[in-house]
Amino acid sequence: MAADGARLMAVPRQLPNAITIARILCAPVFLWMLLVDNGSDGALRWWAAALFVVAIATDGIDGYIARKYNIVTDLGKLLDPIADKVLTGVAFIGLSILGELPWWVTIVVLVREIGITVYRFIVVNNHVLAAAWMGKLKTVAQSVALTLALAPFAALIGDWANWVNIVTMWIAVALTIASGLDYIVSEVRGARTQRATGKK
Ligand SMILES: O=P(O)(O)OC[C@H](O)CO
Repeated sequence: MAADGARLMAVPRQLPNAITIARILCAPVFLWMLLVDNGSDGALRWWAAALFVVAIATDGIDGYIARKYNIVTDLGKLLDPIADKVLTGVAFIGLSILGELPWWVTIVVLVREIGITVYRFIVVNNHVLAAAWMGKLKTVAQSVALTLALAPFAALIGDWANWVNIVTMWIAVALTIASGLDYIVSEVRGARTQRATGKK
């Protein structure tokens, strides 16, 4: 008991949210590095890729601390999933600004991510639209594809790195669309079942 109390006192209540906000603030910094580098393979491009990897890889640390020390807040529940989408969304936008990724890819991804997030908030008082396994896989696929696209590996290991980038990006985009459709289908089915059973 005393040990628990000491642990609770040792962790500031706002630490998880501070970590989440720090992750979100990495987004404009790595976008700036990316754009200043302007598509060259310079050191800033590697720093931009490294910052993206650190920010995206620390997903879960904030939530883990909040749960472990029982300091989960509504703000944290709101901010945590948004942090991932800000990081990946900014990376997609940066690559399109540089002309390294077609704008239609970025627009399709943003429409899916913003659409599902907004829908999740709209229905929150009715039911929780939990992250599905395909959505989680999509986030991993996007993170891998963006890391490979941001880090100029082709300068180190040759052109075949570009082919790996293209294949991983296609997989990420396909999973982004498929997981979005998966949510829509499950919501439509759920609504039909509710109507059929008369449940609210
Ligand atoms: O399917 P989404 O957009 O809710 O994303 C899933 C989460 O990123 C999983 O952590």
